[in-house]
Amino acid sequence: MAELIPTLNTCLPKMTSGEKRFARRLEKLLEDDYLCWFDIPLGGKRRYPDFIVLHPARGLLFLEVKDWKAENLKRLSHKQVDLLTPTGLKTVANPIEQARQCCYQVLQVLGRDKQLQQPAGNHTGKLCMPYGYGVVFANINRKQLDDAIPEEHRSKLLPSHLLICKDEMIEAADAEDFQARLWGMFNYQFGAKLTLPQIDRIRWHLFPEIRIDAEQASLFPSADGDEPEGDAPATALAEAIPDIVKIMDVQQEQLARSLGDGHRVVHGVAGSGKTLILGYRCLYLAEALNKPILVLCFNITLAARLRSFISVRGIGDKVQVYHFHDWCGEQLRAYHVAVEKGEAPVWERQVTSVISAVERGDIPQGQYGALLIDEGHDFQADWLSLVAKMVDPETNSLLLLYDDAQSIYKAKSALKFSLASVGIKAQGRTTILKLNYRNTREILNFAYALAKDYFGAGNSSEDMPLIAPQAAGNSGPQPVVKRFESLEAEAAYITRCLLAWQQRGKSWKDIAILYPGGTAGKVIAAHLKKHAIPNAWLAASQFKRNYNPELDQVSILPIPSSKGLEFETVVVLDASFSPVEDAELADDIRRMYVGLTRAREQLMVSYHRQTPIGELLEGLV
Ligand SMILES: Nc1ncnc2c1ncn2[C@@H]1O[C@H](COP(=O)(O)OP(=O)(O)OP(=O)(O)O)[C@@H](O)[C@H]1O
Repeated sequence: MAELIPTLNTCLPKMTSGEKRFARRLEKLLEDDYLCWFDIPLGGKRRYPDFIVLHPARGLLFLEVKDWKAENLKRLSHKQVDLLTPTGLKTVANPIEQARQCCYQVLQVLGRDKQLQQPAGNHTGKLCMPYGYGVVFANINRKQLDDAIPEEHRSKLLPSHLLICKDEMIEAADAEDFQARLWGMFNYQFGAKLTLPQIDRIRWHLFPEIRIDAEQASLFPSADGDEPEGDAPATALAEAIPDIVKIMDVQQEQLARSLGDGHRVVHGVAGSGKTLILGYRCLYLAEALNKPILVLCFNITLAARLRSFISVRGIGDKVQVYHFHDWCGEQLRAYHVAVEKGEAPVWERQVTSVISAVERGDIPQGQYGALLIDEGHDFQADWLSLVAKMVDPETNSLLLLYDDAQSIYKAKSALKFSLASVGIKAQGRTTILKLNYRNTREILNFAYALAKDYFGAGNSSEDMPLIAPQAAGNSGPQPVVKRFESLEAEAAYITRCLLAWQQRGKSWKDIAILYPGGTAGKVIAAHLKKHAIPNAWLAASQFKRNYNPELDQVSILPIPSSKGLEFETVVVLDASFSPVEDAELADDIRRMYVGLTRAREQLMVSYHRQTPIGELLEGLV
């Protein structure tokens, strides 16, 4: 079964009946290795081919689908068709010409990419894969078409090999015949099978909005409308082409494009692109909704990182990003509600005050067009119940992202309740992402080897089985574990390493020093200061709030504050320390897993205390 992006269910509401039928045939009559896209603007331009079909061996095909009736076709030219519609006679583009223009526009772009050119032979430098275009007449049988248009016109204006007619796409159509029709639309067949990196490159060129790292192009075309035929390609497509491209994988793309309205839950392992999908979704929603969009997470530093992501993309006026407790404070301020008195810490009382104020109607429900929750695993049941009420029932757009393996605050949360009990409809709406892209294989294997036996420790719930991550990243150096006599000795060694790494060209901002808790942050900050190494010690809330990943300084963070962040190099200091008295080993391990999985390429762990977690770390190298 071919993969249709977005999913058929997402597309159905905006499809014509002919498009629906054709989409079902594509899904059913093509094999798993076909990718089909429906109605996606190409390269940020307002050119929507109805369908694009890509097959590694067959190539790339652009299709227009028309629900026209034979008797309504009145006059035909190369460029135009006069069509009788319920509102009178209309002149529209000849669909063959529409599909052809789409196809050639894309070919211009793909053809400039050296890695998509033929490396040798008579056609060196030409595009390495076949391509074609055609039209689907979902309501006209072949004979009706033949009868309606004289042969001499048809062969020039609607060549029969470029068409699929109603009777050739019936439910009982034979897969081989159907495919033969599709591939009959190609003028040539040549070239070797496309490799996976080549397929990624094709997607990278076609859909700039799902690129990673490089400036993601807007999800939407400019307001200027179509560019005339033959114009230079959109800027997004004309830029320099990198040797290695990074793009969402097909599952991520499918998910991002299919989120639609209603509640959705994404259960993804560490580094599987949850935050990436959240970012894509924000861009989409900012364009589609008038009401404000709320992004919530638990961690103050992650909120700062997300805020910087949102503001760089120019959607800060539509998307509000808060960590949960900050948002509660804002609500109380905005609606002039006093914090309840009591013994509990103020941040807890702020939460209960908001809950009561919403119940009383002093703070309105349904304030936001959409709600996106990152780090859902750290939210308690009553927090989720509260924020779920904040979504406008008309859009009902709620996205919850979580990874139970990273639940550090297990005692209170770890989603041990069912999502239904807090008003989140997860059943049949949950997607699981298993591939970890962030860490090298070595780092992921190291972190997983430490944590795998402890993940399950009483921590999964009915909605959320724990998931083993699969490595999708590159290979890199083995993590290093070092034991020292004291915290001072650890800090002195790490400082020497930092200076040496910087000498070799590493930027300060690529490095983070993480620690489980206690005094390690203070000690290392003093060492860095002594050696004039720029750093930001992000332990206190006011510093976390202002965290700016772009500043060239080493980040020093307690592990819990590093959730959701990532760095090229991570050093975990005082790793065998357990900050919570009488903590279960599973809790320490889970915290350590979060810290280790923040490292993209290089990981060093240092410790001096003889504790169970120290022994486990020692045993890993
Ligand atoms: N398909 C992909 N190809 C290459 N890199 C990817 C892909 N998907 C995600 N990444 C990269 O992997 C890293 C992790 O992504 P992200 O921060 O979105 O993951 P996450 O699921 O939110 O992680 P965590 O829960 O651990 O914070 C980022 O650097 C992101 O750019």
